[in-house]
This record gives sequence, structure tokens and C-alpha cells, in this order.
Amino acid sequence: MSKTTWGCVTQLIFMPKFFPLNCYLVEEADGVTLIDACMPFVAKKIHAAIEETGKPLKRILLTHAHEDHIGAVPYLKSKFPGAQVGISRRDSLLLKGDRSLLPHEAQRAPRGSLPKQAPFEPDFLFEDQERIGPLLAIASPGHTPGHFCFLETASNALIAGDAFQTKGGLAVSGHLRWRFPFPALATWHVPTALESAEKLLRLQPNVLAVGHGPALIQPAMPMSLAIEEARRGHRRRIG
Ligand SMILES: O=c1ccn([C@@H]2O[C@@H]3COP(=O)(O)O[C@H]3[C@H]2O)c(=O)[nH]1
Repeated sequence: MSKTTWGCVTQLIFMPKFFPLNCYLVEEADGVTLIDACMPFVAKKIHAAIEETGKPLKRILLTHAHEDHIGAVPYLKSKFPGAQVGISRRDSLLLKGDRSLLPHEAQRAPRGSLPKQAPFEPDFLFEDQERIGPLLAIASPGHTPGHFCFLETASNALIAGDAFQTKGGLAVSGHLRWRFPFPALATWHVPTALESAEKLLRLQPNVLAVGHGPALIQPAMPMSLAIEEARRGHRRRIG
């Protein structure tokens, strides 16, 4: 595992060459928030990184319900019983194995590796623009119907989950990068992901920190190029 830190945000990086998995620690004076929880086999390393802060785990926030973002939750909950686990109200349905779509959503089946039944019960559900400790929850549907990003407002670092990937080259969710195709293959609805990417660009983050691949500093220009490329790719595919 390696680490990169910007202000109070630390990126924990696993398997960067083979199948990068990132999760994030956001420190406050009295505790730590973990964003995403990778897979069960890295749970002990995440636990050790939290212990190194010398602070308790206050909460775990999940960007979405894919299994490679939630895997360490049961282990970490057993180590920090006071930690509150939150996921968006929308992806809480996917978390418990319910893949049905809401009437206003694109009627396309969610993709990727999703639980067949609830691996744990979330403690709270959040909605767009909710403040959760040092973070602002931002709805960014597309990768999954209830995908969320989190903006650490002091440093303006955007923890973007799989709304973008950087492994294999920066790309909007759903735009295939052959050197790392998995997030695109697991994307629910590309036009929705594109709208979310534009919304995230309007935030003008200082850091773009994703679920798979290295972070980008001052990412506005590459984000806008990636959005344009994804738009062109999508137009070509739909003719
Ligand atoms: O052991 C694994 C690890 C990952 N995957 C898929 O790859 C996808 C990468 O993007 P994502 O993180 O949103 O979703 C992931 C999963 O759907 C998988 O099927 N089995």
C-alpha cells in the first residue's frame, strides 16, 4: 500500500499497476472519515492506516455499491463499532440486491459487480448537497444510478469515486480505456455519467481523486478534454 496526502485528505493506494483500488481518509480533529472500502483482502491494511492517525473512525462513506468499493466495511465495522456507514438513498437499494429502476431513470440494468444480498446494513442514507462532517455529498449518477462524489470543502479536493477513472488515461465513467476497461464495462448509463461529469467540472476542484488510478492536481483542463472525448465517442456509438 502507498499513500498520498493533500491537506486533511490521504489517498490509500492498493495494487496500482495491476488493478488499482483507492480509498480515502479525511481527518478532522476528533476522528477520521473513510471514503470507500475497496475489497476484503485490503481491510487489515485500511485498518492499520486508520490506527496510524491515532484517531477513531467516525464514519464510512460509500461512493457507490460496487463490490470493490464496499468490501472492507464489515471488517472495519467490527473494529470500530461506533463508525457510521453511509451510502446514497438510491444506491442503498443496489446494496441490498434490488436492481429495479426508478420511473424517472434511464431504463437500463445496472452493471458491474453488485451484492446479491445486503453484506451489511448502512447506518444512514444521504442525498444530494448534504453536508457530512468536512464533506459535501454531490450526486453524480451514471456509473451507478446512485453514485455520489464528496467534496472536501477546505482544500477543494473532489473524491470522485468512479465518476472518472485515471488508470489507463483520464476518462469519464463509461468511456472505454483499453488499458483498464473495467470501470467502463461496469457503468450503468453513459449520457447520465456525462451530465454528472460536467456538473463536477463546474465545481473547479483543485484535486480530482478517483477510485481507480492516480489523482490529478488542477484537473479542470484534462477533465474538460475527457468530457469532450467521451461526448464524441458516445455520439459515434449512437450514430
Ligand atoms: O474482482 C473484481 C473487481 C472488480 N470488478 C468489476 O470491475 C469494475 C471496476 O469499476 P467499479 O469499481 O465500479 O466496478 C468494478 C466491478 O464491477 C469485478 O467484477 N471483480
